[in-house]
Amino acid sequence: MTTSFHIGDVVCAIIECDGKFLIARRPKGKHLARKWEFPGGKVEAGESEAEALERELLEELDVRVEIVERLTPVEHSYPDRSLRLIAYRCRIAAGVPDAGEHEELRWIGIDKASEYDFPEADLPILAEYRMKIVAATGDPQKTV
Ligand SMILES: Nc1nc2c([nH]c(=O)n2[C@@H]2O[C@H](COP(=O)(O)OP(=O)(O)OP(=O)(O)O)[C@@H](O)[C@H]2O)c(=O)[nH]1
Repeated sequence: MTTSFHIGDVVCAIIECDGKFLIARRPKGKHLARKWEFPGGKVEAGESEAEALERELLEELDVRVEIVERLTPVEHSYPDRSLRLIAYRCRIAAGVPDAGEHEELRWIGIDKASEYDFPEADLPILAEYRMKIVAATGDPQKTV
């Protein structure tokens, strides 16, 4: 039997630009290798969510962002670990995203999200995000 441990809070960013948002492909060898995700990572002890997001986005993409909105946290258990995933809608304040450790970066519209293999924990986040976009624009193909 595998034991599942709680890794704690993970923050991630839905970075919006020109009607699209940024997704990143996890590299081989990591948990959920080759899945598409939102850039981010674990909140370290003593850090706020916003501080963790700022640190992770600088480390991973070399960008600074401004936060637009916090989405509903998602508790999820994978076979080997559980976590709480907290997504923030953001805009770039400085820099151009650099793939760094990620295999690839891609800007997509919400209407294309179903074509990408996301981790299970991201699915409720994508659903909430899509509802917000539709409520704001009346159009599932646009971001605001
Ligand atoms: N960054 C990120 N992690 C996610 C997402 N969805 C999801 O289940 N996770 C999981 O959250 C956990 C933490 O992510 P991470 O591996 O990027 O965090 P990290 O950089 O702090 O960890 P590391 O130092 O072990 O590499 C991983 O188990 C990852 O699979 C997502 O959209 N973005």
